[in-house]
Amino acid sequence: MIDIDNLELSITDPESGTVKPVLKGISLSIQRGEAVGLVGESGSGKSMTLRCILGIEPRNSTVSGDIVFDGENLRALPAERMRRLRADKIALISQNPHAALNPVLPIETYLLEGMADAHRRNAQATRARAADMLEQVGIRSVDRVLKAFPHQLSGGMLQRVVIAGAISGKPGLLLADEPTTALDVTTQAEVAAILDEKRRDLGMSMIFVTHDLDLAAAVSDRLAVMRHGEIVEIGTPEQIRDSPQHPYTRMLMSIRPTLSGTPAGGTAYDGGSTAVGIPTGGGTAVARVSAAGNSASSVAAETQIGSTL
Ligand SMILES: Nc1ncnc2c1ncn2[C@@H]1O[C@H](COP(=O)(O)OP(=O)(O)OP(=O)(O)O)[C@@H](O)[C@H]1O
Repeated sequence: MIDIDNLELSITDPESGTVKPVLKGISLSIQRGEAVGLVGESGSGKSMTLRCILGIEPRNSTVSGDIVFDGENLRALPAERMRRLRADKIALISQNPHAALNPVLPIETYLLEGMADAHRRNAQATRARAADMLEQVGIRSVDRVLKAFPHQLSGGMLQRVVIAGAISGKPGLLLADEPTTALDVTTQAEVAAILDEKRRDLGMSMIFVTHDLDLAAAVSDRLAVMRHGEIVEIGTPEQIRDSPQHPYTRMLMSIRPTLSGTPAGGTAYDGGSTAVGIPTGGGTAVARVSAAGNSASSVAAETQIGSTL
C-alpha cells in the first residue's frame, strides 16, 4: 500500500544557512488495511514524515528517498496529481479540527464540498451521505450538527465531523496526526475508538502519530518508535510491551503514566488499568476502547450537542 524507503529531509535556516537534518533514512512499509502507530518525543520527526507523504514539506527543505503509494512514487508526481491524491486517496486528520473547518461556514457546507470533490454526486444524494457519515461517527442529532457552525460544537464533536469528512471518500490511507491530543481524556478514548472502528470497517491503512504509547498501541497493528529523525524500533504492541529492544523504547515504556499518575516502571504494563492500554494478552485494548466508544460515544455526543448548541 505504502512503501517509504530511505526518506531523508533536512531544513536550511535561510538566515544562517545552517542545515538541520530532520529525517534520517526513514523506511517503513504499511500494508493495505494496516495501522501503524508512529510514536516518539516532540521534535522526533513524526509530523514531518506525514508532511513528506502529503508532499507539503517546508519550502526550505531538501528531501530524498522514495514514497511509493499504490504503485505511484509520490516524490516524482506532478503537483496536480498530488492534489488529486490528497483529495481522494490520502486523508489527513490533524490535532486541531478548527484547522480543517472554515469558521464562517456551517458543517453541512464543509461535508458537502468535500464529498462533491471526491465523488461528484448530486446534491441530494451527497446530503444524505453527509447525514449518514455523521451518524456513523456517533452523532445522533445530525440535522442540528449539519446546520451548526464550528464554534457551536465541542472539540470532540468537531473531530468527529472531520473524521466523517476524511473517511467519506473511503481513502486508502488515513494520516492521523495527534487527532485526540486537544481533547479531554474521555473524549480522546471515544474519538480514538471511532477512528479505529471506521478504519477497520472500511479497510483503510492508517498512520497514527502520537506521543502516547498506550493510545498508539490500542489503535495500531504495529508501532514504529521514532527518535531524532530515525525509526529506532518497529514491532507489534505486544513485542514492544514484552521485549522492547532499543534503550529509548525501554525508557518510553518505563515512563508511561499509570492511572495512579506514577510512572509504570520497567515491567508494570497493566493495560487494563488505563482507559486505553497496550493489549495484555487475552482481550485487546482496542476491543476495550471500541466497547467504551460504542456505549459512551453517542451519549457523550448528545451531551456535547446539548451543551453547545
Ligand atoms: N517549518 C519548519 N522549519 C524548520 N524546522 C522545522 C519546521 N517544522 C518542523 N521543524 C523541525 O523539524 C523537527 C521535526 O519536527 P516534527 O514536527 O516532525 O516533530 P514531531 O515528532 O511531530 O513533534 P511533535 O510531537 O512536537 O509535533 C523538529 O526539530 C522541528 O523543530
